[in-house]
Amino acid sequence: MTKIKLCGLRRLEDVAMVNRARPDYAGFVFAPGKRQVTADEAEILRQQLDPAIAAVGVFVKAPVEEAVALANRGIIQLIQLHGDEEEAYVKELRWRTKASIIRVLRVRGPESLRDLDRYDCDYFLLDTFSGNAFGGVGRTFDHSLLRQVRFPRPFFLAGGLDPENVKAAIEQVGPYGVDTSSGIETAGRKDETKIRAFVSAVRKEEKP
Ligand SMILES: O=C(O)c1ccccc1N[C@@H]1O[C@H](COP(=O)(O)O)[C@@H](O)[C@H]1O
Repeated sequence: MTKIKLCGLRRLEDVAMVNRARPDYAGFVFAPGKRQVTADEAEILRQQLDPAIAAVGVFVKAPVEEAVALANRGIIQLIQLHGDEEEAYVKELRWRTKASIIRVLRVRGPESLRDLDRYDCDYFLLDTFSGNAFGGVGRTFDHSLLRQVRFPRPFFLAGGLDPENVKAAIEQVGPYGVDTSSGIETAGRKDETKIRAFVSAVRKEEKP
């Protein structure tokens, strides 16, 4: 079954909606922007999140200490590196935490998808290249670029996925998981109708 990650939870209401929808992963954004949460806010949200849902921290060039502290306090179980971080950064994370690492590739063209063996990560996540915005902008990229690519690790597909386009994207790309943030929001807030529609679009007609 395709895994589901719902990202950008900020409020206790968001957590309640996500608990009801039962995705596999939920994301807290620690990068500056409209979805950013502090460590203390994330701790409260994690306490209310269903323990069966793994929490992912999303970082853009954050100090290593920040990601390590959140992981070692049990607030997040996975670290999503969304800022083209260097491999030395990952090496330090590996030394200092047991959290799984998601390496984000921001896809501009075929060159973004070369030499994937050089990355030390547990998962890849493919997102649309959006310059200095880094992520969470709700734009898709050309999925046909993935056709000939051999991924050495499981990958999540992200970037502009929503309840209407996710099923076709899964059929075309066959990812390990799908990830969305903007696509389950209305007027900048998580929307339970869209969350439910997204989850049922992914799980509908999938064989276990
Ligand atoms: O959501 C954000 O604000 C964000 C900020 C900085 C880096 C990543 C961010 N979100 C991630 O972006 C992708 C795609 O999101 P969308 O569905 O296109 O809105 C997703 O992995 C989010 O975790």
